Amino acid sequence: MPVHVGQSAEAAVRVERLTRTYGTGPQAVTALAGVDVTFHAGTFTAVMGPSGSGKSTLLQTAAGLDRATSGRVWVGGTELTGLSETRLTKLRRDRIGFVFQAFNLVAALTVEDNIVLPSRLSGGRPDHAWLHHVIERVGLRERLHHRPSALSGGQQQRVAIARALATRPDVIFCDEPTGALDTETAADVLTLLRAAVDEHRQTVVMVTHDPVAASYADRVLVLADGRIVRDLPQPGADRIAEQLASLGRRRAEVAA
Ligand SMILES: Nc1ncnc2c1ncn2[C@@H]1O[C@H](COP(=O)(O)OP(=O)(O)OP(=O)(O)O)[C@@H](O)[C@H]1O
Repeated sequence: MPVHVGQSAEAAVRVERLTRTYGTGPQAVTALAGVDVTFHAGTFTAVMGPSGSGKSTLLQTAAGLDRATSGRVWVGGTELTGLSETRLTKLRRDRIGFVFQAFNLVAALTVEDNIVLPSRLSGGRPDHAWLHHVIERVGLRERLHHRPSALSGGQQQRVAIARALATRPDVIFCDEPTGALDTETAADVLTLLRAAVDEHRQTVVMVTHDPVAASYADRVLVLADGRIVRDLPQPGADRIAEQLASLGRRRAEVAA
């Protein structure tokens, strides 16, 4: 199959006919209603959509934090379906990084220990040259011996990004990474994620409600009712906002 210039054929993550239902019987909620998508290596994708449309569920199932009800998930060449918990945990530690809105740092550990924690848990030797690069890149050299509580929100999120980058994961999943940050600090964090893609060919998949944050991505997926309803290559913030508004109008018409 021909590969277009600038388009990688390598799938970092792929999901096929993915469904996730919470609960059973009349109370059952369908969070994902059959999603097919490939996230190519070295690309940055934003996942958007109304509240409850399934964004976090897609992220969690694609990252192996949650099991799909049906369908298949691959991270690189490894299929997650059917993997034991032990192998799934190892795959997450070795190949995947996570960044969450609430930072999720360990309060009792210093910045440095937070950053190296996943490498220690993987049992591998930390790559000191790489860690040095990551710490410089996120601008935390002066803060390594502080505890997270002594840092601003933006600095804490930079620690979380350094921690996600430390093991050199193939894929970084981010759930509202800028949700708790002011505009300027959010821009710093998004620039770091963009650099992970451009400089190190990592793959970023980021859930966000913010069209400006999404405009840092190469591609914007819009979910509604557990399905992908838009797949937009490199839209600007205005086009993203327009698409979300038109989707909102259509849903209001259907509901009326
Ligand atoms: N653990 C759970 N138990 C039951 N229902 C759940 C659970 N997690 C999510 N849901 C439901 O699944 C649907 C999708 O939730 P999800 O969190 O993926 O949406 P989202 O698009 O990320 O929403 P938001 O933008 O508000 O974070 C929602 O209806 C939600 O209430």
